[in-house]
Amino acid sequence: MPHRSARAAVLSAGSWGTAVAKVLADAGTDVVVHARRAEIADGINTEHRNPGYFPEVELPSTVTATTDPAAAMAGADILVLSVPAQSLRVGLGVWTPYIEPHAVIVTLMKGIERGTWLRASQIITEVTGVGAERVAVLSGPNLAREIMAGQPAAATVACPDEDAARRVQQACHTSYFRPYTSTDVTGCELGGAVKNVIALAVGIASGMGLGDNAIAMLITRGLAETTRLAVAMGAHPATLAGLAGLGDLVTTCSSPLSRNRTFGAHLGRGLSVEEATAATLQTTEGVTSAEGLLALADAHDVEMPITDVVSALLHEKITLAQAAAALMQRPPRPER
Ligand SMILES: NC(=O)c1ccc[n+]([C@@H]2O[C@H](COP(=O)([O-])OP(=O)(O)OC[C@H]3O[C@@H](n4cnc5c(N)ncnc54)[C@H](O)[C@@H]3O)[C@@H](O)[C@H]2O)c1
Ligand SMILES: O=P(O)(O)OC[C@H](O)CO
Repeated sequence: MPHRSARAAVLSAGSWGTAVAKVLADAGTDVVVHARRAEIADGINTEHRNPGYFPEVELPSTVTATTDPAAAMAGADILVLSVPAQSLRVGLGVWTPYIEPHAVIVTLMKGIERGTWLRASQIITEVTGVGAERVAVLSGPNLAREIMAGQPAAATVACPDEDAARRVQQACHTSYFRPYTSTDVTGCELGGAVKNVIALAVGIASGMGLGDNAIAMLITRGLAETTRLAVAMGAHPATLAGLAGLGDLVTTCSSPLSRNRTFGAHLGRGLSVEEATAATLQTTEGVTSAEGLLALADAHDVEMPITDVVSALLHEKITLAQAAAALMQRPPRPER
């Protein structure tokens, strides 16, 4: 597919969908965004801004928007899906008839579906019938607000078909956004999902007033349990040391822009899960994915002590003091 003619549809116009629409347009790709709310579509078309998420940032004029998903998807070579993981299946029920037969579907989602414990790429192939070789994942240390500001960032585009991964790479490569390719879809998706839970743990520790040593311990042991799960599920260990693993873990655990870290900090300061949820207006995938990741860990006979403790806190089965004790008083063991 010649780069000049690439056309992308982005569903939908939330934080990350909007930022990726800007990246694609800055890379020379024509972009149509699907927004559920007419005022957001109108804002993008008339003011070149998304009034719901980034009213202060001007979008390229090659980004247009519509409230009609079929219109957004017509002629799209690349279909980018960016909704909360729990909304994906319902969304695909509507969107599937409009997927172009040649389109590569790119998931931006970093969550696990409740009940099925499936990753987004698995839900996409299951619901749409599209082959895995046409489903890619874009993941990495990518805080939407920084990318909207044109700050430098890198990411991984993973797809079993390397040629499809390269087409997506080309469609989103800009002076400030550097995508690498990979074939490890499982590793990229699990890296993205587990780092949200570890960021919750780091936020909790920070909210409790614990120090940088504790935070470094959570990040490092968090990477160890992420890697254990991902490798048990078929991922390559190097992926978890890369942008979609360590890279994303570091950015999410470090940044006050992270919703997951911020949600954890609310809990660490003593807010209930209900109060923290009320204080969080946007998608916080770790909260809805922790239980599913634990189910996957059980199914693959893998220990995930940090995820276990975060899940218990989210279900209000243990107190903050019990959570800290549960991690620190585990039996001594070799580091691996
Ligand atoms: N925000 C970031 O910095 C960032 C970066 C990388 C990855 N992600 C991932 O991207 C995904 C989306 O996150 P976000 O930050 O954009 O969330 P968000 O809350 O900002 O936006 C989600 C959007 O999805 C829309 N939506 C929900 N259900 C829908 C449905 N059924 N049909 C159509 N639209 C629907 C909402 O209206 C909203 O516009 C998450 O999995 C997140 O982990 C986010
Ligand atoms: O705001 P968060 O916690 O959903 O994290 C955003 C991105 O995933 C960081 O790469």
